[in-house]
Amino acid sequence: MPARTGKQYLDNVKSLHPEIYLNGRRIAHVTEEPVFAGPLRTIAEQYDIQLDERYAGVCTYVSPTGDRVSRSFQPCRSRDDLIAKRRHFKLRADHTFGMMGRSPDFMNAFVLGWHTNAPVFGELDERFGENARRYYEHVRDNDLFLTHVLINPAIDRSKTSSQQEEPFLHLGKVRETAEGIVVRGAKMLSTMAPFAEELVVVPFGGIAPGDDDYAVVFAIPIDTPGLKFICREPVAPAGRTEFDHPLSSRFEEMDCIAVFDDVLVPWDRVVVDGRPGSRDLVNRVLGNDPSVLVVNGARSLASLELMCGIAVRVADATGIDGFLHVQEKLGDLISRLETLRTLFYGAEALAAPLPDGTWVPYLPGMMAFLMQTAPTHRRMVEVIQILAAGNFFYAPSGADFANEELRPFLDRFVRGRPGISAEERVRLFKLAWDVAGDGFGQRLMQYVNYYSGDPVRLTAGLYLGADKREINQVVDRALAGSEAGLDIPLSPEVLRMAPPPPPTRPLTGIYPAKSQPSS
Ligand SMILES: Cc1cc2nc3c(=O)[nH]c(=O)nc-3n(C[C@H](O)[C@H](O)[C@H](O)COP(=O)(O)OP(=O)(O)OC[C@H]3O[C@@H](n4cnc5c(N)ncnc54)[C@H](O)[C@@H]3O)c2cc1C
Repeated sequence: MPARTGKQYLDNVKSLHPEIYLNGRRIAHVTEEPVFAGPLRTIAEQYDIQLDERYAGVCTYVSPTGDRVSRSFQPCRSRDDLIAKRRHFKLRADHTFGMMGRSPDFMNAFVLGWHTNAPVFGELDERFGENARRYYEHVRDNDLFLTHVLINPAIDRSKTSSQQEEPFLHLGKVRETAEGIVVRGAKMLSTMAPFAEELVVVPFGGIAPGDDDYAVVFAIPIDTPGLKFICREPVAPAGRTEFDHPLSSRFEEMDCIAVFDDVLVPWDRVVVDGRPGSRDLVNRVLGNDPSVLVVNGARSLASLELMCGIAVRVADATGIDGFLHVQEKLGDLISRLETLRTLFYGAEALAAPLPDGTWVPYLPGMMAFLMQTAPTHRRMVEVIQILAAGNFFYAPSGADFANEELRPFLDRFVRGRPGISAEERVRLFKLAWDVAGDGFGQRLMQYVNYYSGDPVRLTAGLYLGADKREINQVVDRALAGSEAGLDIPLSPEVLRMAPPPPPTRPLTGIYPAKSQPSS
């Protein structure tokens, strides 16, 4: 099947019956739940974009089956492939202004890695490598929307999975049957679960010695019996209007706890089955494709571009942009944004192939880019708050604007500097509030800080994995003093990517062993 339309996606979601709970009630039909209407419409639009005649050439490519499928599934075999994929990822991120981290591209890029890493998964059992490859093809050829769970519930982080108070608080294998493996326990968070068609399960963060039972990797339909998702409280309750909540009314990704109440995973969906040796394998390979970094980067950049723009427009709307400290703050945001843009796009100029032929952007630069996006996001939120001050709360609702008696007062007293009407000003501050004040914006900031793991341990991992030869040589030369003479290395004409890490072990794919409770 070629790339799907939004309607095809929605029709399939309608035919599924996942066990989703929201505010204590079981959701009978996901597509009829008002809280889910905005995000479902947005995800459907993500599918429509790829077939829109303006974008189809960017968003699709011809797969080995002869169908035009989503570009996100394409293996990168050249720099041109990288650029083509980045344009696709950035387009779909720009559609949501980077407000949705787990839109379809994220997991599409993830499972592309199952195709590349099939030989590694096949080390435990040939069938598992084949399962991984076939699953990637299944998702690509049916253009499915996936969610995933990586992290065990934070019940007691000082203990390993088998040391928890009960054996299956963390998700693990209970037994095997002729049909497959039976798994029990929970995973902490599954973003987008109510809207997804499939669930991918991969342990992340390091499995401790003796915990092979908990090293299970598999993918199952979202409505597999025994699988339950319990939603957090919505940050955008039903009934929010686009006037009052331009972002949260459209882009709320729901997050859920995933409970596995003795779920049977059929053998053809098992990629790692928890047998002895599984721990070593999952600690060595996360299994995602490196293009996940580009998906994350495109999302980050799209949101930072919006936030920087909001800060500039907020300052303009109330005539504070002439003050020196405001200009300094806006100049700082622009310089941060331009630095990140240069890293994101520049990493392509320094791209190189990994040993398996997969082209990747300059990885140390991409990792540095991603590490800097969270502090930049936080600073942008802070500056928007400083510049907007009380203006957030001096913004009547769309219903007030519709009230003919009130309207003349609003037009008079809620307007901005000359040339900025009351409606324009209020809409702008509501946009700013969604991203910098509302629960929606707070959830996004928490996502930005933690979406790929604990930033403390990830940054420590970057230090541990960094190639430090060059900086050590500089220090040695300085220590040698004048004895070094004029032996100064010339900077390269063309910077080549440092020897890339093996494709099966992304730099921050696992936490440093020293930060594990078991060590
Ligand atoms: C909005 C949002 C959406 C998410 N969506 C998903 C999703 O769809 N799928 C998914 O799998 N995950 C998702 N995540 C989960 C995310 O992967 C985790 O939040 C992340 O890995 C961090 O784990 P944690 O929250 O358990 O924090 P922890 O790792 O428990 O860290 C909490 C604090 O304790 C400290 N700490 C904990 N353990 C150690 C240690 N061993 N050594 C030193 N310090 C330690 C940390 O430094 C940190 O300050 C999402 C997270 C957020 C915020």
